[in-house]
This record gives sequence, structure tokens and C-alpha cells, in this order.
Amino acid sequence: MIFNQLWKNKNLFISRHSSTLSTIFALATGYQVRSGVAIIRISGSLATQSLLTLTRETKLEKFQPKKLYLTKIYDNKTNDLIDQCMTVWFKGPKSFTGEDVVEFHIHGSKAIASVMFSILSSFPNYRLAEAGEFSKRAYLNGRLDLTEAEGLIDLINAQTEQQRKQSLYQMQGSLKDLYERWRIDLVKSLAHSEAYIDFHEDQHIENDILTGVIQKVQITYDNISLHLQDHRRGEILRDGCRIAILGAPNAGKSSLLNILTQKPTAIVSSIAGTTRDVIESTIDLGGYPVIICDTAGLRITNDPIESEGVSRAFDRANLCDLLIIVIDASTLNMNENLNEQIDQHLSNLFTIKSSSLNSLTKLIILNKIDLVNEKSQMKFSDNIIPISCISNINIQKFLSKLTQTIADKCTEPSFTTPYLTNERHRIYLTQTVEDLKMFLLLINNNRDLVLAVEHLRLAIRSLGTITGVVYTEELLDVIFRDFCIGK
Ligand SMILES: Nc1nc2c(ncn2[C@@H]2O[C@H](COP(=O)(O)OP(=O)(O)OP(=O)(O)O)[C@@H](O)[C@H]2O)c(=O)[nH]1
Ligand SMILES: [K+]
Ligand SMILES: [Mg+2]
Repeated sequence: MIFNQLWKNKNLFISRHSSTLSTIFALATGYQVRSGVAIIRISGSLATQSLLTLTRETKLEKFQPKKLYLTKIYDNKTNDLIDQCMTVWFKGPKSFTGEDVVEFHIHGSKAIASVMFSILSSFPNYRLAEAGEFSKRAYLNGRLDLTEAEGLIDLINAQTEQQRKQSLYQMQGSLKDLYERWRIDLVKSLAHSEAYIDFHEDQHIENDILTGVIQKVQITYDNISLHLQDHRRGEILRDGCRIAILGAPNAGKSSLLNILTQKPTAIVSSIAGTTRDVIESTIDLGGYPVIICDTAGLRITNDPIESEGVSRAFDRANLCDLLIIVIDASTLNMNENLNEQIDQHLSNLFTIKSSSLNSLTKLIILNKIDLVNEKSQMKFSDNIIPISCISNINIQKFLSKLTQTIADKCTEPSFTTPYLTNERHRIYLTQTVEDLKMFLLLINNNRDLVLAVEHLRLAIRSLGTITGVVYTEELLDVIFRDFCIGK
């Protein structure tokens, strides 16, 4: 019975459709570029009015849903022909927003869009859509959950192949499936716990029921904890892998940046201390997004500007997921133990300013190998690569090693084992495991059962906030404000 009540509650949250909302419109194809075709999308209970008025048709039956029609559209005040275009409509709830949706596929001209907008604005209860408003309505009408909506905006923003995959899977429900499975398991456990509390004293309810609950909650707790120990894989892929190039002055850091960006992004010169500011570039390495920065050569200096550059280099490095350390190979003694010399070099660099860079993943580049004669004797560990930026030696090997390191950090996206992709998920999942931990602690120690169950309820609420089974207006504002207008 309790279980049924919970399900009823769930449905209350899901059915949020309201017909009193304005009908909204926007250019779905973006406002920036001239294009062959532009799509004006209209959604709401009055959407089909625009279809009839602009095409001068009287019967909606003239247009079957989901079918494209070549039509002429007219200004309803002046009777002027506006454009010849394709039109299509979708009958709610079988549309993106769940409402009636009309689309005009006009020629991609500013002039046409502008007449259309002024006509649509004059219709009663029509207004321009806000950013993300179509998607927000889709969510409110149960067409998308919040993780799917987030996947959608990430897909629109995707710059690289792996980002495309990850966001597409998320838009298709990879995270929703996972989180809803966990939430529903917990809801069942909650129902059983409540039944036990309500009836165990006066009715025949087996103690086993509680043992079962503890086992199930423990499994969900373990699964979510494991999911959280992800080394931020999904987030790094979504936001870009941040890499800093660090090293002593003149090691060839800027030369390496220019190889990675394939253009003269940073000034290269034989003067030590050339680079001062952090120089940031975004690149695509094997489908993975990378935000790479060149930095000032690390040394103790009396020049206040260079010294500020060194501070900025350390500050930036602390925010990164991976460091590329460039060492001038010609400064090493090839006849001595190289690994020891490299360790010493690193420790000298990192003590210039107190920092916590030791725990970060590093790729060590021995640059200027063209200046070294005794190459045959060199033996290095796997993360050390000798290269020459000038003579193009081993650059391909370096690029594949770098790509592999980034791929290891992000992992190839998969539908069945998705990683969380943003801080919002992490916050609520962390709250979920904390409450589950309290539940298990209290119940395992035969402490206050009612209090324990309260923690279980909170855990369910946190999980539900990720998918949007539970929501607040503030939460929706935060999520949908990052969307573009027309989506
Ligand atoms: N022989 C040789 N010279 C190189 C190589 N890579 C870079 N150089 C030279 O080394 C000098 C310094 O290169 P940069 O790329 O400016 O070095 P940097 O580490 O950015 O220097 P700072 O910004 O001053 O710290 C330049 O004269 C480059 O042409 C290489 O592989 N071999
Ligand atoms: K230099
Ligand atoms: Mg430089």
C-alpha cells in the first residue's frame, strides 16, 4: 500500500502539463549565420493557429501531422506574400515539447525571419521563447528527464567525436536509466522499511524483511560509491582535458605548443623568459577535447613580471588534469643515470614555488634530442619521450602517447556504463551516499529506525533531483539558462 502511495506521488511529479502557458516561438536554427534554410519553431496550445493564418488555410485537416508541405505564407495584415517555405506540424503530446508544435522552414534570410517574428508577436498569447524554453517544456511534459536535457545541450555544444558520443548517450537516457534504477530500488526498500515500522509489532511481519532491505541498500550504496570514484572521467570529457606545459626557461615549451596547435600560437625565441602569460588553446586530439596552455619558464627571478608569470604557471598547473613537463635534453648528462637526473630536475622545478603538483599525471618530454649524440644508450620509463621540436623527431610518437593518456583519463563513452558528466550529478550523488551511509549505520546498530528511514527518504530525494523526478524552479533555471534560444 505504501509502495502504491509512493508511486502515486511519483506520477504527481511527472504530470506537470499545463495548457495555460503562452505559445512560444524562436528560430531553431540559430541567429548568427546566413543559411539556405532557417526553421522557426512554435510550441504551445495555440501553435496551429499560426499554421492556418499564415498559409490562409481554414481547416487543420489540410495538414497531416509530421508531413512536410510546400506552402506559401502571407502577412495576415497586408496580405503580402512573405516566402514560399516548407511547413510541418507535430500534434502534442507526440512532439519534442509534448505540446502542439509547428515549424516553418523558411529561406534563411534575416528579412523573412523578422517579418515572421513581428506577425507571430501580434498573435494573442504568443511570445518569443526564452533560452532553453522548448526543452524545459519537454521536461515539464515528461518528454525528457533532466539528465537527458543536459545531454541534449551538451550534444549541441559538442566539439569533438567523443563528446558527441557521450552527450548523445546521455540524451538517450544512459544516466537516467542508471539513476532511475537505483532510485526505484531505494523506493522499494523504503516501502518495505515503512511497512516494517508500521506493522511489525502487532502483525506478523518477518524480520527477514529488514535484512533484505539492508542488503539491497548496501548494494545500491556500493554501486553509487563506485560510480563516484570515476576520476572525473565524464566531466573531463565534457569540459575538456586541461593540460599545462611546464618546464625551465628555453626548454621548448612554446615550440611544443605550436606543434600541438599547428600554428604559431606562442612566440618562440632563444631568449630565456619569452613567455610570461598563460597562453591557452583548445584542440581536438583523437576526438578528445583538450584545453592546452603554454606557461612561463619556471625559475627564480628578480624580474617582477617574469616572477608573476611563474606564479601564474603554477596556479594554472594546479587546475590541470595532466602536465607535460619539457626538459632540454642537452642539459642532461647522457652517461649518468637519466631517470635520476630527471627526478632531480622535476624536484628542482616543483620547489620553485610550493605546490601540490606531485600527484598529477605527467608526461615527460626530453626536447632538443637533435643536440644529443649518445642516443643509443638512453633507457627511459614509459612516460618519458625524447623528441625534437625543430628536427621533428618522435613527434608522432609523442602525439599518440598524449592521445592515449587523455583517452585513459576520459575512457571511451559507453551507453551501458556511463560516467557522470557534471558537478550537479556529483553533488546529489554524494548526498545520496551520505544518507545511505547514515541509514545503514543506524539500522545496523539497531538505533532509531524511524530516523534511519528518514535518511533513506532523503537519499531518494537527492537521486530524484538529478533526474528531475523532484525539482524546484531554481534548479530548472540553473539547468536551462545555459541552453540557447530556440532549443
Ligand atoms: N635544437 C633545438 N632547438 C630547439 C628545439 N625546440 C626548441 N628549440 C629552440 O629553443 C629555443 C627556446 O624555444 P621556446 O619554444 O621559446 O622555449 P620556451 O620553453 O617556450 O622558452 P620560455 O618561454 O622562454 O620559457 C628557441 O630558440 C627554439 O628554436 C629542438 O627540438 N631542438
Ligand atoms: K624562449
Ligand atoms: Mg615560451
